[in-house]
Amino acid sequence: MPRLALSPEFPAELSALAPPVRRDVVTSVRRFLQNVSGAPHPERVRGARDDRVATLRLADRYRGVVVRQRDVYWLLTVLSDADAWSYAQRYRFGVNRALGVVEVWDAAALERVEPAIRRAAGACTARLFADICDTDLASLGIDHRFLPLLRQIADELTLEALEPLLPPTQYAPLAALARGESVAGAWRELDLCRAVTPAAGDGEPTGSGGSAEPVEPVVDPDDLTTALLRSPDRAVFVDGPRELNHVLDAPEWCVFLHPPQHRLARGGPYDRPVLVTGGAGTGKTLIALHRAAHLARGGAGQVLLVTFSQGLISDLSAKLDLLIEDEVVRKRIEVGNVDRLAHRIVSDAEGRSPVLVGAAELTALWREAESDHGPAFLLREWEQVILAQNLRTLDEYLAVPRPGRAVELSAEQRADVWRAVGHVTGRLAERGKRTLLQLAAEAATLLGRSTGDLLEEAEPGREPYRHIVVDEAQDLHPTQWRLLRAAVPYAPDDLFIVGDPHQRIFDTRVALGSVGIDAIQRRLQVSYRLPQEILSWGVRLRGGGPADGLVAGVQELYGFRATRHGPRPMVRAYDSPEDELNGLVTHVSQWLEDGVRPEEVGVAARTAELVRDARAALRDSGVRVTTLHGMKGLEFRRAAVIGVADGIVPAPGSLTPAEEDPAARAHDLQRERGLLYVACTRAHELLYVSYSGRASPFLPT
Ligand SMILES: Nc1ncnc2c1ncn2[C@@H]1O[C@H](COP(=O)(O)OP(=O)(O)OP(=O)(O)O)[C@@H](O)[C@H]1O
Repeated sequence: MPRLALSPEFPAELSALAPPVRRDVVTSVRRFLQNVSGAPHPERVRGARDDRVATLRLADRYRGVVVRQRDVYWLLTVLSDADAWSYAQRYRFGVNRALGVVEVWDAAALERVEPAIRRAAGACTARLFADICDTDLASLGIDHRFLPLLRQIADELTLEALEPLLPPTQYAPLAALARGESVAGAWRELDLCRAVTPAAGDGEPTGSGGSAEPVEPVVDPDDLTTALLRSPDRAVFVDGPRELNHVLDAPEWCVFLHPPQHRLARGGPYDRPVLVTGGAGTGKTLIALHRAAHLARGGAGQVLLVTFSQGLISDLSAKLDLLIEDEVVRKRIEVGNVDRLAHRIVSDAEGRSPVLVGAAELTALWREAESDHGPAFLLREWEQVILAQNLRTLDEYLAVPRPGRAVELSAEQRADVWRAVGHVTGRLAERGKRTLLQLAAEAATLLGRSTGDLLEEAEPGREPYRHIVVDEAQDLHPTQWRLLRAAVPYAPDDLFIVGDPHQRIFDTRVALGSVGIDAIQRRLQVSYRLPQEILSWGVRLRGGGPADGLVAGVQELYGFRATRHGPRPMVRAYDSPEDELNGLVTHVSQWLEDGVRPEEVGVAARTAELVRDARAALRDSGVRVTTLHGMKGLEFRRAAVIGVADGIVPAPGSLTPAEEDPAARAHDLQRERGLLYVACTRAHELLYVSYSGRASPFLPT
């Protein structure tokens, strides 16, 4: 029986074929896999640069291209006869000597550019890699067949021009050396291309975040099967028709993970909590989903996948349904948010649903307290200082620092605040009402009574969870973190957290260490969603320096990059709000005429009023119109952000007056910037931004 591995291009090319051809191709692949009569035979390709390359006739005038070694077939693509033959002649395939992963070389293109590189080299004496000896290059896995050409490269620009023709495992260490990094630095770059080796088993130390160092693979360059198993971004083995259908039908992200994603999602067990940070579109949510699935497959107990909003709960649940075929495994994962968890714990303990206080009633209570400070100040002080640090007594409150609060408070003033808080919490208790944060604090206290270190039970109950995976972690309040910490026993693989401090849209700046979560940190640098043009523009928009929160200290956006190019964001100025709405309608209608599906379009604005107007203007179009907050965690092919005008973004009502607290105002401004940045980083193809009147001060000039 042949063993079949598929590359990610194969399902992508297949879906572009006409339905009858597609059907024939799938039937042929199924026959091939099962080795039954009518199965296609490998046919050698004249002029192929790699003699292991063959084609399979999969439909009338369509062929698959395979790399064959003994009974293993790596099915790369499906193309019309002529295209398949030229594809088969163009590439050669190898195994990286350092990492043992497969490499695809655009051999024909390299041969074409070689004379030009040699000519350029003849005109100067400089050589980019003159100081690096062959042994060092070999230790970095540089292919010996590439060495003669490599030695001719005179400058960094020439190397950059070669990037599309080289395997990433060759380019990454060379680019690092060219930037002046040491061999060790180049090795670190190369190491990012390493995934977890399935043959090693998930429990084996992999260097992916657990306590152990990477285990150097023993590389046999002639062993294609092991190399394919080590390359989850390039190949997946299918054992039967069911698996074949899953790979062909599921979205690419379900099946093919990039090496850094694979290492994080499948690595471990991690003896400490793991925190993965990364910019917009680096795949954090995908990693969280794959990690939850991996833990559920492990079967140690129930997994809670935490996200932010109700909408994202449905979104992630639907994605898990796509990712996990086995119902038993799927049922081990619950998707929820912290508010829901707190609500359930308190309801279960009290035997009835807790009643929440509304914003207006709460403001009235703060007024009633007759403090020297206004309701907004008191609420922030209560949430960001008192609840955040879990302060129980006035003495504790008098003694603590108040991070993020610039206005100094004297002991008397603190006593006044404490009295006001006492008044409000007392009244709430009388009325049997609570805020969401109070609910979370109570739930944490309730759980704290019943959980300790790892439960020894053979069948752990639903609560506490055995694993908690947290997405959109940047917006959780310390009280909510305490609840999550209390909801999972201290054990390997207890907490796996992903987030982006630059996308924070609420007032929570918490370093995990301060809430008892001593996490191993990993950082993702490559956005797979954004083209470089939207990414660079977004980074300039986000500006304002680094972000704090989640990690100790601050994180820069430095090093955040994209893998592809696309159009620059379109920024349009209009004379009036009416013109702006008309402009929106014109653009969105054009996109739909271009063939973009309505669900692939997202439109956002800062105010509810603008959202209402845009919805009315775009009624019946089927596109999604939401607030900037509502864009969190979503992804569209094309996105429009309207009303990015002075006086709307930042929203004046959401800014603390400078005279009340300048530091709070600075934080508010940064939060508003973050909000716009989130909305402007949702599109993977095209971003349209508009305003009427004066542009928002946040827009890059
Ligand atoms: N392995 C992959 N295969 C296919 N597509 C991928 C892969 N990884 C990332 N992507 C693309 O990048 C997009 C972004 O992934 P994801 O939503 O997980 O990023 P994120 O870091 O959570 O983003 P954000 O923080 O902006 O919400 C995916 O929807 C997908 O289009």
